[in-house]
Amino acid sequence: MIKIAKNRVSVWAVIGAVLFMIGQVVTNLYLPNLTSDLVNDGVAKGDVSYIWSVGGKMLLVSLLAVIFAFGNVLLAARTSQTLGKNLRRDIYQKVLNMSDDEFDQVGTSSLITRTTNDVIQIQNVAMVALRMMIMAPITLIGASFMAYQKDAQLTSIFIVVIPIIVVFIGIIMYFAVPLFKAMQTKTDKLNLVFREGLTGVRVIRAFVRDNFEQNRFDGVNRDYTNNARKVFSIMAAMFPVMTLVMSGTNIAITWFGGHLIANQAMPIGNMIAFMTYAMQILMSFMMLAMVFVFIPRAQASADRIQKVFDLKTRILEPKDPKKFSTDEPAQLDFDDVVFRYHGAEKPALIDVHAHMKAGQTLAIIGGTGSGKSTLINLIPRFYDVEQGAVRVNGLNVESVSKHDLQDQIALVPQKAVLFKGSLRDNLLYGNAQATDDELWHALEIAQAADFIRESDGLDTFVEQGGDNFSGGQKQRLAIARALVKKASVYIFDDSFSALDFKTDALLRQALRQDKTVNQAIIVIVGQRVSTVADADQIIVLEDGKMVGLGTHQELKENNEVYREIVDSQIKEGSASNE
Ligand SMILES: Nc1ncnc2c1ncn2[C@@H]1O[C@H](COP(=O)(O)OP(=O)(O)OP(=O)(O)O)[C@@H](O)[C@H]1O
Repeated sequence: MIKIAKNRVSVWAVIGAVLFMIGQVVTNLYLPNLTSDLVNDGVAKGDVSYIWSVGGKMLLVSLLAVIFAFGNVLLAARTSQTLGKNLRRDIYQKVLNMSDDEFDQVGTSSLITRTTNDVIQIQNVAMVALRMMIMAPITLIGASFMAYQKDAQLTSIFIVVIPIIVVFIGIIMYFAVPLFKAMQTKTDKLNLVFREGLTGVRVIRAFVRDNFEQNRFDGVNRDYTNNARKVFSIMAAMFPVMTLVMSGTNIAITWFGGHLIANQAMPIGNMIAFMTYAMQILMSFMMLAMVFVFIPRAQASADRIQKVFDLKTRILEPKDPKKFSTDEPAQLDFDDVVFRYHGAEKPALIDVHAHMKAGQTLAIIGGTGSGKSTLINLIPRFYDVEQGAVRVNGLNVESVSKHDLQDQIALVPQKAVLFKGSLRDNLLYGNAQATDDELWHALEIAQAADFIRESDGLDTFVEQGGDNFSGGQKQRLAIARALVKKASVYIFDDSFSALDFKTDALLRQALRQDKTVNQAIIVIVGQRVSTVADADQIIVLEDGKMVGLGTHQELKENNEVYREIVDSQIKEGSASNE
């Protein structure tokens, strides 16, 4: 937990909170002492002026206690909120830099729980640490000393009371701590099922699995609630038992103190002060119990967050990054690339090679799971090759900074992602400096201008996930966004399969006619032969192996696998025409 807080809170705020708390405890300890003076030397002797002077002092000390408490709460709250803010910032930053591989190790739902619920646990415990954790031990020592000062004989009551409390708190901790720790993983499960239900709501309805999903959610919800109920039932026992112990202690003090007063062995003011100190001692134990229960849960949260920070980024920045030369023409090379997913037995790509120049189009075709997306993911360095090299504009992608590399690449992923906001904001994502004319130009090439013009133009509102557009429209907008960016390599990962044949053809034609794109390299992953047929080079993948490289004509003549794909699509076409 200390590791998590380190460098994320102001040391001065922590020191300030501690000092204020010490001030608060000292004033709290001094007040009962003044009360006993007031009773012994003022009330008992009828000395009104003494009562006024001690009363005034008490008022002043109380005022000081309030100021110290206020200062402490203010700084503790600031510190815990700043800690939470910085943790959320750092987790988000880490997540943005994660490779897909690392992302899968934690999972989206768990990452959300860690950024929200786990951070809140740490925030809470930081607050508790800067208040109760400081207050309890100082009060315990101070109040014990002061009580002993007031009457040494009466302190023997604690020989009976304290072991009772310690045993009781021990029992509570034994049962509550594991349950408290389990709360976080149960929250994770709850979020996971809830999130899956939300994202898959259409599939659930289509398969009429509402009841099944409801039961699944009820299961995890019940599990979470039962755990929480148990924890809070155990904790609920703490307050009545502590109240009972406090009342018992008060009765014992009054009983034994009464005898001492009757025997004139102790002034009455001392007994009143002693009672207050006894309560402070017992309250300190209660605070310590709370601290000991809270800390393990927060520690579990801290470990979960630290695990995210400790995930090793396998995609490392080069020590001495090279720079792309601005006047170099675009170039893309796959030099005998071999790639394997982390922990996978066999490589996902074997000996892939291709060399593309400015203005050329490279297409990648193959069955599902043949490695097409994997290959293009190597260009922006989402993963690193095991053997061989990927070069952009003549430089190995591992020798330039990730930022510079990704700046050269415009990618349209297989699943189009749009952000909530205006269409203009979405398009400017590719290039914040682009003018409206440039945005419209990109929309024209992407064959999206017509339906956007019919809507609210660049101000068209995009709902979360682009849900107010059809699959094909979403794809075209994602293509337009990529085109707004001036890049050396434009990658379209199966982006044309959601388009009808005519739009697909028009789009690819418009792409080649654009003077910026014409200077770049286009990489198209496609399922349809018609999409890839015009490409300068086509890579044919089968089970991760490159089984063909050439133009459509060459492959049709010499490549078995490609011919099979062509034939199957001709049959499919004629079957659908029948
Ligand atoms: N993150 C991953 N971790 C481990 N294996 C993966 C991962 N992503 C893909 N694979 C595996 O790598 C192989 C190639 O997957 P890839 O997504 O590149 O295929 P694809 O040709 O693009 O398929 P599709 O046309 O269906 O999108 C598959 O066997 C897949 O199971």
